[in-house]
Amino acid sequence: MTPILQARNVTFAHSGRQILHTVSLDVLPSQTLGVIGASGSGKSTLCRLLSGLIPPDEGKILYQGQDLATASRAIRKKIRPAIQMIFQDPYGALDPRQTVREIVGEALNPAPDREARILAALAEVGLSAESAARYPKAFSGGQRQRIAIARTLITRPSVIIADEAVSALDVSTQAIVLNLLLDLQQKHGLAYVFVSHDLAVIRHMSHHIAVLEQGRIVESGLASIVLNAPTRPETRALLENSF
Ligand SMILES: Nc1ncnc2c1ncn2[C@@H]1O[C@H](COP(=O)(O)OP(=O)(O)OP(=O)(O)O)[C@@H](O)[C@H]1O
Repeated sequence: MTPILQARNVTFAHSGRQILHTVSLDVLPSQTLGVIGASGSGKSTLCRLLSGLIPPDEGKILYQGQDLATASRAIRKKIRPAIQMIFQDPYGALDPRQTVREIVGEALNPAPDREARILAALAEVGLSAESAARYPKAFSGGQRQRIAIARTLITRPSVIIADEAVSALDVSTQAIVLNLLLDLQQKHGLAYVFVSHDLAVIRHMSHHIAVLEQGRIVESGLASIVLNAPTRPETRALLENSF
């Protein structure tokens, strides 16, 4: 299967400190790559690089084979909506002064079908049409994460990068949001990069796993193999510490 998103020998430093070292990985269409690693191992930085928010110092991020850094403006304009991110904090991620309609429709230009697309995106995440006129403060944490998901869906993305996307939610709400994400993956053939410190969540979501240790991928492969029969001591330590 041809990867939809790739990192090739990506390095990244911040304030003179090397945060990622020659990281390479493939994200396959319709599949989830779970990324695990200790705190500070570089998971969030990797997410920001993969989504094109920051450029690598060396190496490439490729979307459908196109290098994000050297693609023409026109190609970048096409790629930008295709890679979306969801963050941990469903409270901080939504502007409290905007209605849900404004938040979800933010990326859409004025168009005759704008309202229909907003309502369709809300329906896809299980929110009613009445939700559109309300403000984020009227919603629970799980509902706010649904609004954030609706905002990503509206651009019809191919890849969603979820950085600890359910970590702030209680366990039963987490399950509901994870199952919504699985349904959306099936329906739209979405690829996910899923970062979580919670291995039960990673196990539930991932087809493949990459293990980050101090900015290096030390092990990667099928989730069933990496999580059940890890070959590297770093992976075994992560798995042991999580139970
Ligand atoms: N903008 C920044 N300013 C300062 N340090 C940064 C910045 N971005 C990343 N770092 C540093 O880079 C390292 C990797 O951070 P990153 O947030 O990517 O790791 P992480 O694996 O996501 O950690 P956590 O699980 O704790 O969120 C950390 O040591 C962090 O302090």
